[in-house]
Amino acid sequence: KILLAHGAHREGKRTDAVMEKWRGYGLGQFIHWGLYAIPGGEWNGKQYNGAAEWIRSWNGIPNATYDSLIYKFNPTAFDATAWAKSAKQMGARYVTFTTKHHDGFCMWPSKYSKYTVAASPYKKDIVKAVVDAYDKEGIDVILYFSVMDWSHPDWRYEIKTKEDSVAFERFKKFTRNQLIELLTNYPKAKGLWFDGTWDKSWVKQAAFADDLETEMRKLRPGLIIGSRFRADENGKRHFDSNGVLMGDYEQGWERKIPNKIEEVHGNDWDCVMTVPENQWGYNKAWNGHIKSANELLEMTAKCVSLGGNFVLNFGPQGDGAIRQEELNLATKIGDWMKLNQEAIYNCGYAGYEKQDWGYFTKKTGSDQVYMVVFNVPVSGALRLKMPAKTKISKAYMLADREEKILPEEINSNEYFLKLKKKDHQEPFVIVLETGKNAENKESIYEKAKT
Ligand SMILES: Cc1ccc([C@@H]2N[C@@H](C)[C@@H](O)[C@H]2O)cc1
Repeated sequence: KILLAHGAHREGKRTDAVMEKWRGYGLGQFIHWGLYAIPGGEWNGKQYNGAAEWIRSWNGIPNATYDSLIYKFNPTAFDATAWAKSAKQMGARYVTFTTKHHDGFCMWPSKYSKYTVAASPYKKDIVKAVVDAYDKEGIDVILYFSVMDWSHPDWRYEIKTKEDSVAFERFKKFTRNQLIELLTNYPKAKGLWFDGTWDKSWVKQAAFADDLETEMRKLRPGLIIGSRFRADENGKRHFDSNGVLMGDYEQGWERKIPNKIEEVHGNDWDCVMTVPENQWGYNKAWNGHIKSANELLEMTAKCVSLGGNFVLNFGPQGDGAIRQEELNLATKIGDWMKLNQEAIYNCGYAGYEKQDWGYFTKKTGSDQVYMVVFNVPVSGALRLKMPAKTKISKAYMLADREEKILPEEINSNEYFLKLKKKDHQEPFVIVLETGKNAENKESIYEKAKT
């Protein structure tokens, strides 16, 4: 092990109650909302073909023109309670909200910047409205914060000159001030979700960022910070020079999901996902593949089956209303979650091998195992491979506990589960009550001699 002053300060999962709760969330909501929602991915009739929340970086709109959008920001349809209720019915148990994206516009009246909601026609504190509304619905709030701030005169991508260094020292103070301000103004926030931390300028600040993380954790005990916040003194990010995860959970699963348990290295993690291929802020034209509710439910089950959470992104419009397509997805997901949330909440990796019909999840702290089924074979019977010495004492449909399923043992530790209904249009859950084989009865199936 290399001796590190600014590497990971803890190895292995956090065991405190706040993190235990985070681990069991299962499903979350991301919200990207800011000035970029006003152009919605186009300007002067031309489409920006990047991610809509990056439009300020496009040469199709001058920076000053973009920044003057502050005078147009007056979201009359913004209703944080409506957002929170929609998230509640969807079954989200936490929300990550953009306080400041790369453009630098602050959705709270920061004392350290003029470029905030306070200077817009809207005037009011949007972060406070969101924190209070979601908290009232019992949904925990995580605050997204971009270190990279394109509008700040002291932001640098890298430190090349003495002037850069003097400017960036001011930028570091500004960043610390805003973070302490956020933690002080919104004490109900459970965590910070950092972004915009990959540039050389910030990667070089191992000591500063380490001290800042320590200061924030002291100010807000239990605070949850992911692996994207800071680099170690060798510039290593997410995992320090000894390969140990930085922060409390792995924050690299952005628009991608692990396929096997080995990829998560025994850490906590969540996956943040867009509905289109790559749009976080509101984009008028939703081009390309738009994920369906069933696809998003499969991603949710896949994440939970590998011990993580799935966080689905919404990009409200410039007027503050959530677009109908996203509301429809929230409703469909919520309808399914109402029936099947037991297989998602406070569940994790079951330790069984992946099977064709879908995903195993296991209730944390119990032997209860769930089969979240997406693929029913043409035979109508699910082939189930269990680990040796694990017997199935009961199997039934979660949505209709009276519908018992009799496993037919077809080989050692292999069963057919015959389904009453074959044409399922939606994923469904089978509950398996398992136990260790009391007797180690030899299976009636003889292995072939080859
Ligand atoms: C290359 C790249 C940089 C930043 C991002 C930001 N991270 C996501 C969570 C969004 O905020 C996106 O703008 C995406 C891709």
